Amino acid sequence: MLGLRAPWVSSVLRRHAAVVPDFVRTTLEGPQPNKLLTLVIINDGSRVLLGRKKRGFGEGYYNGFGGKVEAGETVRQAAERELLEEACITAEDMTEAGVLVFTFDDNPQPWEVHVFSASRFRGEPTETDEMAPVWFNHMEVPFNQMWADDVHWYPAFLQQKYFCGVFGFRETTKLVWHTLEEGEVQVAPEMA
Ligand SMILES: Nc1nc2c([nH]c(=O)n2[C@H]2C[C@H](O)[C@@H](COP(=O)(O)OP(=O)(O)OP(=O)(O)O)O2)c(=O)[nH]1
Repeated sequence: MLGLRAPWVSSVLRRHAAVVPDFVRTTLEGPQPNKLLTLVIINDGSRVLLGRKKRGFGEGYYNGFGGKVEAGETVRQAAERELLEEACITAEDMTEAGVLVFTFDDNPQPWEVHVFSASRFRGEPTETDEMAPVWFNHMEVPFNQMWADDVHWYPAFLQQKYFCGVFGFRETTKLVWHTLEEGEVQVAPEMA
C-alpha cells in the first residue's frame, strides 16, 4: 500500500490482525497506490456547511466539498479548487482535520480522503451542478443521509481532534469494519 499514512496503516493491520476482514488486508497490502481525494467541511463553531450531492458517486448524500486530487496538484490545492468549484467559496483558515482510508470488497484500490476544516471563507455558498449547500447545526447533522462512516468520525471532527480511520465497505456502501484513532498519529520508525 503506497500512501501518505502507509506506516500508520501497516501498524493498524498488525494491531488489529485478529479482526481485520481479509478484503481490507489484501486491499491495503496490494499493489495499487491510494486514490487521493479531499473533503472540506466549513465549521463555524455551531454549524457545518454541507452540500447535497446532485450527481455521481454518493448522489443524494450530504457531504463536505471535495474530489479527486489531479496530477500536478498538492492535496491542499485540490481541496481549495474543489471547494471553489462545488460551493463557490474560498476558505481563509483551512487546516488539516484528519485522514480516512477506505477499502472496498468490490474495488482493489484503497481511497485516501484528506479532510480539512475551515471556519472562515470568502464568497457566498452557491448551488452548483454538483452540490446544493445547506447549513446544519452540530446536533442535527443528517447522518441517515450521509456515508455510513461519517457518524464515526464527525465527533472528533466537531471537537477539532485530528483523526485517522480505516474503513471496510462491502458492495461499495455497507460498512462492515472500521478503526479510528484520535490525536496526531505517531508511528515509531521500527513500526514502519
Ligand atoms: N464524508 C465522506 N466523504 C467521502 C466518503 N467517500 C468519499 O469518496 N468521500 C468524498 C471524497 C470526495 O470529496 C468525494 C468523492 O469525490 P468525487 O467522486 O465527487 O470526485 P470528483 O469531484 O473529482 O469527481 P467528478 O466530479 O470528476 O466525478 O466524496 C465517505 O465515506 N464519507
